[in-house]
Amino acid sequence: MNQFRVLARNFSSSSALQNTVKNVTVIGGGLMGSGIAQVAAQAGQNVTLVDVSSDVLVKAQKSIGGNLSRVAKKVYKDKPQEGEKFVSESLARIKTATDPVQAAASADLVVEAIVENIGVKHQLFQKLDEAAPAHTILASNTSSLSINDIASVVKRKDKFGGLHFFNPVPVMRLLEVVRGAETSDATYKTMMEWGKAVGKTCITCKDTPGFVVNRLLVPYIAEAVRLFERGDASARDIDIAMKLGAGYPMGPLELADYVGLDTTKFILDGWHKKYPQETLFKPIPLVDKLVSEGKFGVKSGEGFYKYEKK
Ligand SMILES: CCCCCCCCCCCCCC(=O)CC(=O)SCCNC(=O)CCNC(=O)[C@H](O)C(C)(C)COP(=O)(O)OP(=O)(O)OC[C@H]1O[C@@H](n2cnc3c(N)ncnc32)[C@H](O)[C@@H]1OP(=O)(O)O
Ligand SMILES: NC(=O)C1=CN([C@@H]2O[C@H](COP(=O)(O)OP(=O)(O)OC[C@H]3O[C@@H](n4cnc5c(N)ncnc54)[C@H](O)[C@@H]3O)[C@@H](O)[C@H]2O)C=CC1
Repeated sequence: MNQFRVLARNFSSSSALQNTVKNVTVIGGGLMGSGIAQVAAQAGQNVTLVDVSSDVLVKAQKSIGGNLSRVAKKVYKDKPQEGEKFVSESLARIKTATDPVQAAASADLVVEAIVENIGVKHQLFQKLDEAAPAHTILASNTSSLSINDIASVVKRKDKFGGLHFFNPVPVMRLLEVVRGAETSDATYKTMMEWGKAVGKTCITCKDTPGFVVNRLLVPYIAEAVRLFERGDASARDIDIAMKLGAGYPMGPLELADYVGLDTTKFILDGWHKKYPQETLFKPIPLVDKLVSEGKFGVKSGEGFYKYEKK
């Protein structure tokens, strides 16, 4: 299916959304933020991508350019000139910045995709709440933190919610839209419409740990790592087993490397702190060791497996 033409049509035909969300600021230019910026720009929106590191922003622009070209090759395979136009116009819609306060001042929607740490997210949202216009919706792409906990530091709790994307964002079709206790009906409706406009199938979940996907995925990956740690099977055999025996596109250890072991450790540690009696969330010494050695998975060149550095 020509997914990206469908995206453009969705956006232009949703006049209600066009009135509310034209300018999107994405904070965090790593794995997720770069993907979120890409899908918003593909859908015709003006995007400002923010990161504390200008090196990360340079890398993000490069990776977005490469991923847009992959899309163009498929969608415009018989029309290379249209493909080039699609890539250059989408890229031109993405500005980059290092100051979140300035970037929030012109945003209709801010999507936060920075490190999975409640203290760091609180610091950021406090600033954003002060800097953004009154109508701006603030949203977090958190994997595992509570939307109500994150929203506790902002005044506009009615205009706060969860927009949880999946990695790789341009390919994975799901968006979990999460309402906090005080998210208004209007904010929820705009988040659902925006998700659809950027080409995602939206599902709704209450503000419960891990929402739907990660409540199921985290115990699965954690158990796979424990299986490997006990020496019950090799990493390769565990991954082959789940691909060929359960039909998953990636095995659990490959997926942990793909998500990032630093992020998976943040998730597990956060849940262990919150639910200390839950054995499923107990720390995994092997993961702690890999992370302490800077082995974060694909992004650092080594995790459970070794990768060529990009
Ligand atoms: C370790 C400690 C344990 C503690 C427990 C904690 C565990 C925590 C786990 C949860 C973490 C939280 C993460 C989260 O919040 C939610 C998630 O995102 S979970 C991850 C969800 N994602 C997946 O499950 C991915 C599964 N994998 C796949 O679907 C495929 O393998 C993948 C699409 C990634 C790659 O496919 P593959 O066939 O192997 O490779 P190709 O390179 O051929 O790509 C296929 C196809 O897709 C296109 N493509 C790939 N990437 C991009 C991109 N970035 N942009 C655009 N297009 C892309 C590519 O061009 C191919 O297209 P074709 O048309 O087929 O040519
Ligand atoms: N990795 C994954 O598969 C998924 C991650 N998530 C969530 O998305 C968020 C981001 O995860 P990733 O993109 O994987 O992380 P990442 O580590 O790839 O990127 C995070 C980026 O945020 C930047 N950053 C940190 N503090 C900042 C600040 N105060 N202001 C601006 N930029 C800042 C960092 O420089 C880094 O580039 C996390 O909350 C994570 O739980 C959600 C779905 C999937």
